[in-house]
Amino acid sequence: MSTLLTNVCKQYDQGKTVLKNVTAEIETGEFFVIVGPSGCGKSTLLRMIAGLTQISDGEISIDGQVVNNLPPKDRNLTMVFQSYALFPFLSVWDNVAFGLKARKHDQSEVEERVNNALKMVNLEDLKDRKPRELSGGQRQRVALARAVASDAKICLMDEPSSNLDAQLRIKMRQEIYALQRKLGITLIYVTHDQVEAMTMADHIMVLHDSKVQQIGTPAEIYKTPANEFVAGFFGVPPINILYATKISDKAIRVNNDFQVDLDQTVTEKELKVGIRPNELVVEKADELSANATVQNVEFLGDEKIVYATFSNGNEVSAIVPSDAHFDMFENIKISSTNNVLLFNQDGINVTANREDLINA
Ligand SMILES: Nc1ncnc2c1ncn2[C@@H]1O[C@H](COP(=O)(O)OP(=O)(O)OP(=O)(O)O)[C@@H](O)[C@H]1O
Repeated sequence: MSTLLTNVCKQYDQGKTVLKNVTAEIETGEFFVIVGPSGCGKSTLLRMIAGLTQISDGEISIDGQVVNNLPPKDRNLTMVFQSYALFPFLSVWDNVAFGLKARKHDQSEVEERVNNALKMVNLEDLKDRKPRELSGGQRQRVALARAVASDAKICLMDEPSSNLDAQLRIKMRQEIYALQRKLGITLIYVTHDQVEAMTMADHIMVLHDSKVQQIGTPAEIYKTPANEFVAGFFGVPPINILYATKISDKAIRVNNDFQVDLDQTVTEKELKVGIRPNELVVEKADELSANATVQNVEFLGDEKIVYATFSNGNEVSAIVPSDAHFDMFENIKISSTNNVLLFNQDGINVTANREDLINA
């Protein structure tokens, strides 16, 4: 039993294709995150699952039933939007009860469910307030309580923490995660924030360019990204992408500069190499041996980020220990470990499959 998307497509009236052949299986009870840059179609996909937006082609089925033509109320799901969509003139309690009353549950059941839901999100004390008397985080929790009270098996959330400040976002994230685990519901969660995706998901769908780029666990997505886009989307600072040429079966020259000996055979003559900032090796160097110059250094506490420019102008960022000292405009020598990702000219990951990496 699961939610199945099969070749789901969306074109809006103007003919622009927003989503092309989206296929995925969302397992019952999992935390499934849809992530991608602004405008890639995340909300559209969520709204199509909800039944609020018509799909142009393909099939959506929930627990074995094709729901393409079912109205939202018959899909047994609930939705939490960016804007929370609370009724301003109703109290917290009535906001949570609204959907249940509309569905004609009897009074004692409504009371029990609403009280339980408010307890679960710690809002019992504020049940008589109006939404305007609540903070953003509290409003968010009302929306959550509504989802909890509805008893739907699938909950859809569209950037639910986007209006909150950084600290509250982290707290909210933890609460949503804990609730999802406690209730055992299927949660389909849209965000543009890669950290949110990485920290909460059982599986992540990465959308870009109207297409699914990859679906996988956070570890799979990070360690074995399908292509250059996915590699670049996850990780702060982002992965460095540099050009490389093959110099022997198992060695490449990166940026026409330093050599990396690989533990796999390379077939492409020309390729791109992805090097995470923590895999770059930065050393002090004199003018002769230097291949790069420091542009900036950021202190992060336990480590530093060195932003540098190679002699040919290409920029990279490297993570170094916080006790390593580098000055602006200092000459340095940059090389890398052999834990790199290889991409062909089209940006497709051609690194040998490293299953061992995923669970490391
Ligand atoms: N009702 C509509 N009519 C026409 N085009 C639309 C409509 N809704 C969305 N779009 C377009 O579809 C594309 C995807 O929009 P969507 O809101 O799904 O993206 P998103 O990934 O959720 O973006 P964001 O992260 O900025 O919220 C955008 O180019 C948007 O302009």
